[in-house]
Amino acid sequence: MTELLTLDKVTVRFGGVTALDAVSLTVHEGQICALIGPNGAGKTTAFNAISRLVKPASGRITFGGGNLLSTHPADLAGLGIARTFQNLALWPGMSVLENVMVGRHARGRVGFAASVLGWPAAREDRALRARAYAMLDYFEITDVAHRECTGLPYGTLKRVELARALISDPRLLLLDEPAGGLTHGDVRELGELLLRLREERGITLLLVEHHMQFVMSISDYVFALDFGRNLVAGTPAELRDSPELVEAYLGTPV
Ligand SMILES: Nc1ncnc2c1ncn2[C@@H]1O[C@H](COP(=O)(O)OP(=O)(O)OP(=O)(O)O)[C@@H](O)[C@H]1O
Repeated sequence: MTELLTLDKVTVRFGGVTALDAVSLTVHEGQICALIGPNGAGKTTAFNAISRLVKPASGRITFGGGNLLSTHPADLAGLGIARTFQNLALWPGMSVLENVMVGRHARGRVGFAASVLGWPAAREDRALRARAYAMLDYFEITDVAHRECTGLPYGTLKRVELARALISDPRLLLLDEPAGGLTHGDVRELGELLLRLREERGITLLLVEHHMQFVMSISDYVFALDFGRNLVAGTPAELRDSPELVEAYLGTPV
């Protein structure tokens, strides 16, 4: 298996707080991996370091063999990394279609404003719209293409966010708590959707998630953090009875 993303002894500090303390992990191409751990374990900080939103004090992050830490955050989409956020980061006043089109903007040449306002109907703009519609179709949300995001059901908004992340054709998709706030049925559908994405599009997924049943049902490999450090790592089967994990979650069965 080819290594796609590697964190090698990554340390991130916020003033006196060491949010990540020499954390290492490797995600291979085509895998679905999860980052788990109790609140404050450092999961989001790890995501933010990979997304270049926070700067590690030390350590290396490589993606596809290249040094990710020398990449500008704005160039991540071009490199093949997309992410979703813990709290949906959609533009409430814009339509679903426009929100999805934003995701491709980083890779296109036509200005986004020109594009959504329908200025010179460049070929690229038409292609972008067609692509956005295709993403909506994939996620079965074409019926709300022209609705504003405000007021749409949470499960639908999560799909919009996924469509927006995927329109840039990423090799790696980072999902921050994709199952958070979803109903039981929505979580099951999301699991099927992510497995299908990997199967049909060969996308590698790394997710931060608290929903243990969900994590264990879709992940190939799981990394657990605690207090900013690597705690345990393994397949769901290997971790199911991990005493370290049970203890980290204060006795909550996983
Ligand atoms: N911007 C920041 N400034 C100061 N401290 C921060 C900042 N971001 C995170 N921290 C601290 O770093 C540690 C790790 O936080 P992080 O949000 O990465 O954990 P997490 O595992 O994602 O938690 P949760 O599951 O609650 O989202 C915590 O102690 C947190 O308070």
